[in-house]
Amino acid sequence: MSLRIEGIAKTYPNGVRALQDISLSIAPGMFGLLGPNGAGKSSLMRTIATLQPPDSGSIHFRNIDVLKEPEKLRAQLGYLPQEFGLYPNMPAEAILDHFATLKGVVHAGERKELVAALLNQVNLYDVRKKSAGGYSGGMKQRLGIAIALAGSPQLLIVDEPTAGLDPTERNRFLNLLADIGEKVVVILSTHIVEDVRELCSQMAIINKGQVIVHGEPERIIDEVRGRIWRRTVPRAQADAYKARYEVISTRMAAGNTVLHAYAETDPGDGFIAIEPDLEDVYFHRLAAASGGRVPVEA
Ligand SMILES: Nc1ncnc2c1ncn2[C@@H]1O[C@H](COP(=O)(O)OP(=O)(O)OP(=O)(O)O)[C@@H](O)[C@H]1O
Repeated sequence: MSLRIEGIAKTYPNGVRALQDISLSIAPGMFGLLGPNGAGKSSLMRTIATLQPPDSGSIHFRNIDVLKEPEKLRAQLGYLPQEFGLYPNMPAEAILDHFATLKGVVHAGERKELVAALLNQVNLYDVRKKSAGGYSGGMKQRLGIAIALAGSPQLLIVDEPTAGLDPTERNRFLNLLADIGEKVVVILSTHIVEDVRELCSQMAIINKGQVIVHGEPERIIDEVRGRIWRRTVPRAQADAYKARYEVISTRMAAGNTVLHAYAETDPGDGFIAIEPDLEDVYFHRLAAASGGRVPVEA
């Protein structure tokens, strides 16, 4: 395993237990970290990125003891936080040149080549002379990735990168990550289930600071195959169904409510068996972790 996280716990000074005994093994490739708002994803990402110490536990990346040798990890790390500032009046080319210098690429010719390669990789070469302040959300995220890649990291952490991107930009960004994920360990934190299904070979779901699912998306979906049922009902009847069945998610469709329910055997009553997707697992496991039903308007 490339990254081993063992027994990580963190309680903030205000008493919030953001991480409770988190253990994960992460192999090379794309790893998706899913969880609802406030689950602890960013706290875990910041801890791995050596930006905040945990109260207990250990983290190893290859042969680096991350908590004891943070500077060694930082030399191999690219980190795209959930929110980051760019110099709005500087063109992308100059920003990248600046970060490449900070990463120790001191030779001007070498730096020029690196900056051009990064701009091409994230598809910003044609707009390299334009100020970053005028970029769209997707362009800014791609510039953020280029900055994170400037030091040729072996571990890339991206925290909710697709939030707020339109579908085209989201796709473009995910394809870029998939390319990067062929060479380095990429941890993608998100609450968008499809991002993980489409991209990641390994994943975990965390909830209230705990890992509730860990494994390969396909294997995880296998666990609920044959147990997810769908029924479309008039909106007014939805609550009655929620009371009677283990409804894991609800969605509006043309004025009706489409219910997805979990049941070991055919519940009858007009429900039909459906091929489960990762979202079904996600809602089912979150509901189970909360000790009951969580009827979600998806
Ligand atoms: N610096 C902090 N001080 C105090 N509490 C914090 C701090 N950072 C996060 N928290 C709390 O810790 C919990 C986990 O937050 P975190 O940001 O790690 O979750 P998340 O899964 O990334 O959520 P989101 O998807 O909303 O970004 C939340 O209850 C949050 O309010």
